[in-house]
Amino acid sequence: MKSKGLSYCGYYLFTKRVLIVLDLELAKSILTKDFSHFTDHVIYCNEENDPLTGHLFSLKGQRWKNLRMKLTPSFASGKIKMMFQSLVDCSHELVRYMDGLSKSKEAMEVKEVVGRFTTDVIGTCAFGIECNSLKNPDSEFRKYGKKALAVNFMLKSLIAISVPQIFDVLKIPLTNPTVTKFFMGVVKETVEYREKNNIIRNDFMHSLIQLKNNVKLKDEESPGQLKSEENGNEIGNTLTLEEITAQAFVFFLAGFETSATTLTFCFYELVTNPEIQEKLRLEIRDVLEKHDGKLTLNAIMEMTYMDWCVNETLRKYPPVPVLSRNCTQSYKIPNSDVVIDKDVEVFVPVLGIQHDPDYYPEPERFDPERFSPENKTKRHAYSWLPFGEGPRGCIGMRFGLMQIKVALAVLVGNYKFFLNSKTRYPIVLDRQSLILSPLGGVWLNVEKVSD
Ligand code: HEM
Repeated sequence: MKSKGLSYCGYYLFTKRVLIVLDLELAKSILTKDFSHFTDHVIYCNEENDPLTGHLFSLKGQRWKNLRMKLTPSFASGKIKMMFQSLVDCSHELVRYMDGLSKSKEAMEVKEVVGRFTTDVIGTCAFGIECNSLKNPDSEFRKYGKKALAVNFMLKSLIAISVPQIFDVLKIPLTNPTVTKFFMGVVKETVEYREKNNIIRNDFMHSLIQLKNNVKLKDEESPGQLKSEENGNEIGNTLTLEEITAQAFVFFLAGFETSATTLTFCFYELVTNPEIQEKLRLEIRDVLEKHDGKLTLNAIMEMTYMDWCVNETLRKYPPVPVLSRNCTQSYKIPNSDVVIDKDVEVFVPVLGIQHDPDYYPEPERFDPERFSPENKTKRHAYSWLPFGEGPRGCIGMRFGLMQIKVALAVLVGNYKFFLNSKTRYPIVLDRQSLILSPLGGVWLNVEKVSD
């Protein structure tokens, strides 16, 4: 459609009208400039039937605005810095696990392994709980995390978006009730334990407990910060136990799977482009040497080639391939007579944009240099949207990038990775997965790098 010179096109999804945005300036208007017309995600939310759906990703209108304002300071750079050590602690277990594999010469499915690492990281930071899923692959968190994202949840979500009345009238919860029970129980126990023993930790759970107790979190510049005119009128009521469970739940789901898939695709590209893997390893080792071998946040920030590799992975394989917005106030498309009516669903096709040869020549080629400062400035800023954009963009971007980079630093810095024949080559995407995922996983062999 874009090659025909169109800026947008539309179709019917059953009875719903959907507009697909093809032009990047229009995407910018919808996501950022004229955000007040498109404030909601297209996703099911009914807190009465299913308390875990009352989270930041799915809340709408003023309730979302109030909550986003309250949660934004928890994701500011200062707060994320304080969680860095927890990530490094989880990475020690990853190294121990990898040492075992390199000795036994067994192949590993990389998403399973890095998924256990990201589960441990988010479990610690969002719930304050050591999940130990690297040591124990059948840990409760891993079990319920997988259950929460199982295929029937994906199918139910699609039906709930298309015909929410079925779920509302029949009072069908979207979340598996055993998952709800598990997460409710964990948060209740953690909150009670921390409050009784006066425990303060630098993690998301602590921020959530402060919000439950009506402590306003200190402001700091953060991703997707709402501008004053977009702010809710007031900070609003305190959060209930159910509301904080829903937030911890979405941090967990949004945090472990997206970061694990990004790492998986990154490893796939590194093993199929060994020269890029070697260049990245040299950078990691060089920077760490300058930092006395210590993995610090500053050291990670100095790894620019790593940043380009991660950006290029997110370009080729955005975990969330389409951004959605519901038109909440009718909107006239600039320089046209077309009006987008209220309740029309608007989709921004991130995967399509990021594979458009007009922005990325030879889009199937993995080329981290596309993200060098010179090359980046040549492109429209909205040609790279893996974290979305505007006030509704990903609140966890800094945290997600940090855990991806810590894993890359400890793994690529210390081990060499090779493609195992069990991996489908070229990669095939799993059609049953809501987020972009490789069918059959990515299998690798590991060898320790000698010092
Ligand atoms: C590679 C890692 C990640 C990717 C690619 C990613 C991607 C996204 C995308 C595309 C959106 C929708 C943005 C939009 O509609 O404009 C989003 C929203 C969100 N993400 Fe992430 N995310 C990642 C990591 C995380 C992490 C680590 C957390 C939490 C700890 C998180 C929490 C959220 C939340 C709560 C929202 C909803 C924001 C709102 O509606 O106000 N994400 N993410």
